[in-house]
Amino acid sequence: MIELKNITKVYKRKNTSITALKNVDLKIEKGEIFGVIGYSGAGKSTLIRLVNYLEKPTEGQVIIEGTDLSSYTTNQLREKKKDIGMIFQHFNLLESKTVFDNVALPLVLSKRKKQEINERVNELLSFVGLEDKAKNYPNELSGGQKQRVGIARALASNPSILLCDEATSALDPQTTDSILNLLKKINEEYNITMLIITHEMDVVKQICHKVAVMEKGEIIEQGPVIELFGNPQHPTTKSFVRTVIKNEIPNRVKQAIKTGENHRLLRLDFMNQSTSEPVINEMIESIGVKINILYANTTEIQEALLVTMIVQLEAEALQLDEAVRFLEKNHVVVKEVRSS
Ligand SMILES: Nc1ncnc2c1ncn2[C@@H]1O[C@H](COP(=O)(O)OP(=O)(O)OP(=O)(O)O)[C@@H](O)[C@H]1O
Repeated sequence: MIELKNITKVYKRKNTSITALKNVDLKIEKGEIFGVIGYSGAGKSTLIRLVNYLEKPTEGQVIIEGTDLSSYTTNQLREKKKDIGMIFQHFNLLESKTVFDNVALPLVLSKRKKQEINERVNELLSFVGLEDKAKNYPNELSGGQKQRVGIARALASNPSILLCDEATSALDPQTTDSILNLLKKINEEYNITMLIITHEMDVVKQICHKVAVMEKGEIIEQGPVIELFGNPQHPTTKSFVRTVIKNEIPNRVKQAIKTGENHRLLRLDFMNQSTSEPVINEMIESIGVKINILYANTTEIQEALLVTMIVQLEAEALQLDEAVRFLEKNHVVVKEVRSS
């Protein structure tokens, strides 16, 4: 488990100081894939460097598996760091070494026996699908293959935590998918806790269980991914969600929108159980409203479905209120939409 408690990080330079993180609280459970998303400069890299103890917090505690990192001696910390693997946007491979030697590096540095190193590296290369590339050099590999080497190297010392800093940002969408699937497989097979830093909401959608949104050094919103996608609160979170779920009313249906007290324009988000129930049908039958669906979209968020609709309801004003109450009672998130 990774816990950040009331973290503030201030960088001091001559006469200026920059607050990179402010009052950050975060808890990542064992085996969880936790995404941190934010625009450039939000503080994501600083946060990941604190977990790796490359930076010390100005205030607050970084607690890993129950121990505050500041309580370790330098030697203890060096040992503990082996329990944390890291992968990078630009892979950080040694160009002069073969794929095999790159993956072997952490084991060589830990002075493991040659036979043990051979077995472990071959096992890892086969796990990441690169058994035939052991003797190649990084410049003979594609971006996706380089990241697979980076992942194998990060797993060499059997870490319980994997930190991923923009691990797919330099890759095309198809290669990104294959790397994300590999990370998912690692999480499922080894129960490794993962902290994923990204500026792409699609990465969060595809593999994260929980997500925190950062802005100007603060966490502005956090929670389970499906809930954040279905009911974002902060404008920045909303704009990230819009990159994955388009929820604007298409121009060509705008002329169909009617106004007045007998009409309401609503955005409905159905998550989890509300996607499998005939909620709309029951609302029509029991309350007698008319519904015009102007926009609908289904997003698959790992094992869950999020259905987003923009609808126009037509009925007497009191019935419209009753319809909204009915939807909310059935776990549908209802928001009023403006037509212009
Ligand atoms: N070593 C440093 N010295 C001084 N200021 C720094 C240092 N590292 C980061 N900062 C500042 O802290 C703030 C947060 O930076 P950080 O790199 O953590 O953001 P980020 O969200 O990772 O951005 P990006 O996606 O562009 O990498 C920025 O204003 C940055 O300029």
